[in-house]
Amino acid sequence: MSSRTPIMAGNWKMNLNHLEAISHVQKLAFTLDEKDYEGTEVVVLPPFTDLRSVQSLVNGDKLKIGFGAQDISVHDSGAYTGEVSGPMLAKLNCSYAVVGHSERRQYHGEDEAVCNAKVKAAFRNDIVPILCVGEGLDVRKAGNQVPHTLAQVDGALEGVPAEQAERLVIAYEPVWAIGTGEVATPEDAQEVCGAIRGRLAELYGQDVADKVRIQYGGSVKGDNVNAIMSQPDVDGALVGGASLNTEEFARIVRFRDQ
Ligand SMILES: O=C(CO)COP(=O)(O)O
Repeated sequence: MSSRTPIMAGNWKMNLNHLEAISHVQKLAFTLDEKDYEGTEVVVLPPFTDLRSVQSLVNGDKLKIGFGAQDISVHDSGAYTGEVSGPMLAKLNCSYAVVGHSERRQYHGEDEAVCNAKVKAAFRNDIVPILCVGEGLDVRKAGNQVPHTLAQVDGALEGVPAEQAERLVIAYEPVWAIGTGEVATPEDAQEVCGAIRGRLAELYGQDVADKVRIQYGGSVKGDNVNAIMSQPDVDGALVGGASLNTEEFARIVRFRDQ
């Protein structure tokens, strides 16, 4: 039995303005009971423009919902128009920052070097990166999902020391399962999540590998979450579409009851 606390994180992507964000988090807080937070970490990842509102609500009402950003600059300050830095996110009490989401890789050309610099920027500011990795359909069809994903892990973690790496969250998100309704089978998820943990053990030793939480992401819903979470190396879910529906996200948080 693993001692890792499951982490259910809602990546809202580019949805919900700051007023909608307040209403959404309030509704989530009303929907979840005290016991839902026992043994499960609940996190929301709103757009940058919502973070101050979410922070005020969460901190003001002492909600047990964690929050973080969907991206982070590689720089801490300076002439980088449009970027948002780690110190700015840390000042907003962000616990997490997503790094290397496939949509950033695809639409903004983020490569391993950028992901590596963002992982380091997050840790430098005491923010835990949620490092996203995973293969596209062509790689999956060729059967190369494991080496492809492990190369992404290697690249993003280059030069990251063990004492930081043990706090990491890694999200295995096969690109072909994102927003498509086509969820990976529990065995597909376990194959790659297990391989990621194996690589972490090679890089940092088994103790560190056993502490890192590895999420699955890609069309997670209330109906499929339990089977995926039953896999030994899956420690949570990174949820897109279903996190915009409070009832559905609450079902995912209550994965043990589904
Ligand atoms: O990309 C995802 C989360 O980061 C997954 O999105 P969906 O849950 O909408 O497939």
